Amino acid sequence: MTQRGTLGVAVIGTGRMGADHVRRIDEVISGARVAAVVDLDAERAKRLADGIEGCTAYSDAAAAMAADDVDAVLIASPGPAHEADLLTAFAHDLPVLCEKPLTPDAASALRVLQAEQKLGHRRVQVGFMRRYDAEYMKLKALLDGGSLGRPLMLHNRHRNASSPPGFTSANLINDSVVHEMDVTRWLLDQEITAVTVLRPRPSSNAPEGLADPQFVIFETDGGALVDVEMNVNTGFGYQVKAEAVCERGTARIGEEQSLVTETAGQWGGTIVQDFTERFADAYDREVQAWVDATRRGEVTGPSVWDGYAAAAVCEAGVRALTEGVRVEVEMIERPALYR
Ligand SMILES: NC(=O)C1=CN([C@@H]2O[C@H](COP(=O)(O)OP(=O)(O)OC[C@H]3O[C@@H](n4cnc5c(N)ncnc54)[C@H](O)[C@@H]3O)[C@@H](O)[C@H]2O)C=CC1
Ligand SMILES: O=C1[C@@H](O)[C@H](O)[C@@H](O)[C@H](O)[C@H]1O
Repeated sequence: MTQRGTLGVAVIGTGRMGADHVRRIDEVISGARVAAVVDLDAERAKRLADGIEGCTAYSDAAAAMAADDVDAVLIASPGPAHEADLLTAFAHDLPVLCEKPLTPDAASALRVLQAEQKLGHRRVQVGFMRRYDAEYMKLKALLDGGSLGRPLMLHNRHRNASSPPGFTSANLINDSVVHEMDVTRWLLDQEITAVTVLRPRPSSNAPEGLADPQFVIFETDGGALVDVEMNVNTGFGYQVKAEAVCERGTARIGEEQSLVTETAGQWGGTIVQDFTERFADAYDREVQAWVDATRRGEVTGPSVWDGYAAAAVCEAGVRALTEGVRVEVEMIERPALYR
């Protein structure tokens, strides 16, 4: 670590999320600085690095991870590139914050899990940022406190204003519902055992051929039922809502009633347009928690096990979507490192 214990971070992938994390580390987070930025698009990396003192631009992640001033890595490249970068980070024994998904499929996630086990200690926090969102944290504390009794059902609504170019029907599961897979496992402290995906008629807002929306159902090993309305072309904005139905009551988050105006014979509020706005505080808290834990020599938050479990549920989800049947999740036993 350099500059009196300041963590030198290499940010790999400087697209939408990576550039936002670079800004966050540079301007918001304490105890860390952006030592390197990496992008296959060398011009893009250079433009970002030029605006930050002491930051070097790379187009090769391995070269950045070998640099003396790099103490930790934030991976924000597309999912298929994560495995190679995680394995290189392990070779240098560097702490990692890896954006979701850990990797795009269960087999590659398992390889990462096995490599971390070989290392003998946890090195990775996975970027499931909802665990750092103030509302989700309150819901988790309430459920853990037990005052509502055992959770029986969890209803989720996950809506995006529009889907990015090239977004596929499987991406609704892998890219979007993956967050509900993680919050379900985390909130209920249960594993997801089976997935069913039902499809209403496609929205006319959606690009031709995209199965959007989807209605996804999880069964859990604790006997809970969970549903997710996944809807990525609402046209009107971004919404993430959840309602836990428990034996002695219910709890809801994502109601967006922080500011309600009444004027000219109408009342109402505004709807945010995307995740960078809705989860801005959660991303800040997530990255700060990673920096703080890393500086203490600890690894906290969603683990490689959580990334692997989500990948296994995604795989079942994509099969359930394409084959139109209920699919059981196949997972290995949880290794001792993650208990
Ligand atoms: N936690 C969250 O809410 C969100 C997480 N994500 C995740 O963040 C990651 C990045 O997503 P976006 O920023 O939306 O993608 P993006 O497409 O905007 O940016 C990706 C960047 O990575 C670069 N890149 C591609 N392959 C690379 C490689 N091998 N090495 C270095 N750079 C490489 C590209 O040139 C591009 O600049 C993904 O894993 C995605 O799932 C994305 C959106 C929200
Ligand atoms: O991770 C994310 C995106 O990749 C995904 O496409 C969105 O649906 C999610 O809400 C966002 O958090």
